[in-house]
Amino acid sequence: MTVTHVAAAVLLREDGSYLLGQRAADTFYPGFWEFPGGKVEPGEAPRDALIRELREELGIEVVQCFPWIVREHEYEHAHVRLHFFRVTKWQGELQDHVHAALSWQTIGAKSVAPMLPANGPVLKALTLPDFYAITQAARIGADAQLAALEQALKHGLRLVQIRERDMPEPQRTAFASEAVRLIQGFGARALINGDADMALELGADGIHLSARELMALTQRPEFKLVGASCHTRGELDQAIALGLDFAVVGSVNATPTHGMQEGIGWEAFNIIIADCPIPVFAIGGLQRDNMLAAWRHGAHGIAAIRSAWAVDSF
Ligand SMILES: Nc1nc2c([nH]c(=O)n2[C@H]2C[C@H](O)[C@@H](COP(=O)(O)OP(=O)(O)OP(=O)(O)O)O2)c(=O)[nH]1
Repeated sequence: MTVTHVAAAVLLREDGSYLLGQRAADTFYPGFWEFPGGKVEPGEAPRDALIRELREELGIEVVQCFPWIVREHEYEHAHVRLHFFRVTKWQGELQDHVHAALSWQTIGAKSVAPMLPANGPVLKALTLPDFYAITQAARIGADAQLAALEQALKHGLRLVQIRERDMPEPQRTAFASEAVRLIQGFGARALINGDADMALELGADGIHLSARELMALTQRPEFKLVGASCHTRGELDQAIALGLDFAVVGSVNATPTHGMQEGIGWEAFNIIIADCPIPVFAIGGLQRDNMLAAWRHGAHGIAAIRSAWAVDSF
């Protein structure tokens, strides 16, 4: 079956809500909900198709949009390749021309159903925040890290990796236990680096795998949320094949955390993650100020160790 390319828009409002449209009666899957968009025409770039479809379907002009994830799905009627974009600015009032209804939805609390079958993983990807902080208690001390963690959570941090490979036991478990309690107390999610047993014991939300651990696995670990660090497309393909929720790719810039290695730069980052079906965080000498660059190069967001805990970065 030939592949039908589709451009689909996640229109995001400042309050974090996103738009869904209900498919009209005369289409495949009538009554199902989808992201606005439509087929890419021959010779057309997906971004141009997105801009055209939003003009035709919703009467709006896209002002700012970023490439996000690309997912494939085989329906009875078509094999589709969906190019998702996050649309963060547009002009004009919504005037729907094709859907049975439109609805603004809260991320993680969808109130309409059913969704088109291809879109389940897309909704899960949307629940990931754009900033992923990684702890460094072994370097700055457990108390200082817990204090910085609390500050960051107060300022809206939603996803944290507890990565304390160099901390001796029993301090490591004691720190991780305290950190998970704090993180979850703020309604944020905590992932434990590498140690599945510890993640289970502490009731963490999931685990984060090193590239080496990732490459040794044959199936997805049984946690709600599983991410992995990748440096090559081969590693990223393994994360995709195992059905992981997200990957972290870098180092984009040189970073002292990994022995001052050279950064690969945004262009190489963009090539590694091309057409990736799972969200990717960029890492390596990055801070929140780099978010626009990250989005322009296809990243879901930024992961950071040092800059995550700097008070002036909130
Ligand atoms: N717009 C959109 N399409 C999606 C999503 N998820 C998903 O699987 N699709 C599929 C459904 C369709 O097979 C295809 C979109 O094509 P479309 O909406 O332009 O066209 P269609 O199949 O309704 O039919 P038509 O244009 O030939 O009348 O992509 C989504 O979130 N948004």
